[in-house]
Amino acid sequence: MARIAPSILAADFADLYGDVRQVESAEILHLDVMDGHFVPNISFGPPVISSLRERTDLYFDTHLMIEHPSEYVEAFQNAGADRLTVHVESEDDPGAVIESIHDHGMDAGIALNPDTDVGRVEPYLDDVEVVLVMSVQPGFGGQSFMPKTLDRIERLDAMGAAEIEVDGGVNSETGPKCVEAGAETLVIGSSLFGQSDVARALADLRESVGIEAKSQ
Ligand SMILES: O=C(CO)[C@@H](O)[C@H](O)COP(=O)(O)O
Ligand SMILES: [Fe+2]
Repeated sequence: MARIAPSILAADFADLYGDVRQVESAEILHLDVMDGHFVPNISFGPPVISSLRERTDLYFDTHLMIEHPSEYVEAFQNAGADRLTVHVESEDDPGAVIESIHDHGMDAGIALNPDTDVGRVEPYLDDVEVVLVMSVQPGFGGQSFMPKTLDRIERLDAMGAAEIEVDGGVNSETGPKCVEAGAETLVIGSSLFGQSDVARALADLRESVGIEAKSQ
């Protein structure tokens, strides 16, 4: 069953909870953490996540676009993250970070950039709860979906990935194609928080992807 994970990168940071409360029915919230090194952008870190944790029970799906995720596992646990997804291209040993994330009681994911061979995540497939497939270059919202992602999703599905999450340029046109290729979780930023009526946009996106409202 597909689901939508709203990405707050496109939200109004001056009224962050005001935006988040409009997507409470999604049950999962995508949090893009960027350090200005792994990607050429800086977003937010544990303090923002910790503040949101006080306001919502949404599952915090935390996408770490940072060079050294191993140094921050405890900080994100303390902030209230439910899942930490680390990039296979980060500077740290993915296997060791995944183990540390589990030791800290969180779910773990492995992410890969659009130009990274899907074979690089194969050694971790049995150890992670999710594989996050970037469908744009990481670092910024509002980019166009890269069509080659669909083949990559199919390959990861055939390799036995437990859950496939697709991230970047997902909308009412590209979302259904991702689900057909085998994706379960659709990260959606600007097609949701960029809209004037966020709750309406979420309902419309669900409909386009064929998700029953009550299942979200
Ligand atoms: O990780 C990232 C970007 O690096 C994403 O999670 C974006 O936040 C998705 O935004 P849209 O492409 O949906 O605008
Ligand atoms: Fe993301």
